[in-house]
Amino acid sequence: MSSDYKDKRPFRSSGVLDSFKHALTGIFSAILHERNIQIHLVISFVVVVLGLFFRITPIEWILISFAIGGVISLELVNTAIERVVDLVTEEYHPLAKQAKDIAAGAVLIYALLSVIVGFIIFFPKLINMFLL
Ligand SMILES: Nc1ncnc2c1ncn2[C@@H]1O[C@H](COP(=O)(O)OP(=O)(O)OP(=O)(O)O)[C@@H](O)[C@H]1O
Repeated sequence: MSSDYKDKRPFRSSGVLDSFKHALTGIFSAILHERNIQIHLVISFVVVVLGLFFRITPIEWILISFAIGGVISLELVNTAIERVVDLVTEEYHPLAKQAKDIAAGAVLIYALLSVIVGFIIFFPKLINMFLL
């Protein structure tokens, strides 16, 4: 697509700062309206508190950061796909169902990976604390 397309759009961002503002607006709007993102944020808060409590290593913080950031980012993309599908049709459509289910599947896979990472990091520490 040529840059002419971008120049003709009525709602284009006027600069980097403007794009940043739009991204923040999107994040806050999703946090306000999406229950799943609110749940992810609460779980993330608990994980960060656990990380501070157990004084996890820098490598463990990096893994946890990718787990938390990845799930929330994917949930934002999933929400965006849901919005676009709802914009295109309010009727039942097998492609609408596929689009939403596949996007939800992407979140599920990353969330399961994050649970495994959290388990590997925290399970031995919790066992040590309670059993030793
Ligand atoms: N237009 C549609 N046509 C066919 N199936 C749909 C349509 N809209 C939604 N669905 C089906 O209903 C499910 C729930 O849709 P919904 O839009 O409520 O998203 P959701 O999965 O509840 O997302 P979230 O819980 O993240 O808000 C979808 O995963 C999909 O299987």
